[in-house]
Amino acid sequence: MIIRDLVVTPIAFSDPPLLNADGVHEPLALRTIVQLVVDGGVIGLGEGGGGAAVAARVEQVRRAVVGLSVFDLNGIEAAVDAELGGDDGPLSRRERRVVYSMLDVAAHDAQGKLTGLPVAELLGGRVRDRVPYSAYLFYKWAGHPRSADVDDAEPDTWGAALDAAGIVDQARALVDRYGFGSIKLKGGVFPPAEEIAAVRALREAFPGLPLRIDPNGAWTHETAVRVARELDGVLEYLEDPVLGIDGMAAVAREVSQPLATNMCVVSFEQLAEAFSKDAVQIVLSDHHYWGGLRHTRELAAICGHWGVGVSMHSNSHLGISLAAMTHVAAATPELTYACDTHYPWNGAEDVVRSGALEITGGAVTVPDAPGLGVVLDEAALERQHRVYVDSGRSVRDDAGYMRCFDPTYSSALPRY
Ligand SMILES: O=C([O-])[C@@H](O)[C@@H](O)[C@H](O)[C@@H](O)C(=O)[O-]
Ligand SMILES: [Mg+2]
Repeated sequence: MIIRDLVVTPIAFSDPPLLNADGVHEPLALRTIVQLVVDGGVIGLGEGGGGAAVAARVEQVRRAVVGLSVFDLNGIEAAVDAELGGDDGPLSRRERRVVYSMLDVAAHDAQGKLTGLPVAELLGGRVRDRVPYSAYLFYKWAGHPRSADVDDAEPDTWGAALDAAGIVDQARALVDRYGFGSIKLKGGVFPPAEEIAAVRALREAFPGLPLRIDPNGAWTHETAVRVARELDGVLEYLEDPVLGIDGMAAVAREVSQPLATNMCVVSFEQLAEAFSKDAVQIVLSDHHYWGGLRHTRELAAICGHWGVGVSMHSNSHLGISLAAMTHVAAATPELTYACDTHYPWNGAEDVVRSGALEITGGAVTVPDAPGLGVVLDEAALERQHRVYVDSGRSVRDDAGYMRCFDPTYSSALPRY
């Protein structure tokens, strides 16, 4: 059970032109895949955020973790933290946790393979066999433009969604294909009246499904309160209508629906302030930056004790992350909302073999195989690594990509 090596592979995969408050998704999303090689040829898999800096940081901790037991999560975390400079070093706690998170997932996968147990059992045991996910809707262009003219695009399989009708069509496609039982709309893109109209159209088209909207802090206080009041009784929760703990607390005092966040509370150090100000009623957990699976469980337990709800945030990701999210959600009693996932947007370019994870009936069945229950497709990993190298890309830049088409574009918030 001793870690003998750590293999870090930056990759890229196709991503449609999804619009958000920052700009628009570039043609390639970036991820980092880690393989923790343990005695006896066991390999634990992890996946996290992409780009050159993240990959270099994970590479940097390789020597510090080789030689440790894969069961010694405290030791691995301390070694990672020390190697990256700790509190006196150049990286924030969150940046250090992002690195540890990938190793935490890989260590859990290896532990499961060594013991013959699924990761959910290592995390305290599953409280559910199927983890529900929500349909994650985005305004989007028809396809990636071939020139500086946004209408000059070869339509992708999803097509455009630029108004309420387009959003309802997109929801219909996602619900028909995956059976989703709740819906989230990424907002902050168009003037709020248009986004309210889209939510109302969704309510009419899908009367029984819980709805959420997330403008990523694009609204002013006044706009947020007005939108919340107009959508009173329509939303399950309102996600990050404004920026900051104080901003969210001020909105929360004036609206009736619960507020959720993956922006103003992103680390343990912020919980006391956020909870004592009653700024958020739901924390969207994310093992990629809360410090892996064990710490996500701890986050959920703290939220539970404070009477704060728990749901799960997502960013562009592939199957190792979906498996990790599914196992930790299965072992988290406090998580009572369908989790977010970008998974349907990633096309067919996964680095794990298909079959282990499918979204059917709006949920993923928790794999029973040891570890995460996914198998690395080495040829696919190599292929997506090539795509990364050939792209010359090293960082996600939604605003910069938007400026290719609108040089005057500003991603400054709040916008509306
Ligand atoms: O992928 C996107 O465009 C999302 O806006 C993502 O970057 C957010 O982190 C996320 O989905 C959210 O819930 O805020
Ligand atoms: Mg969000």
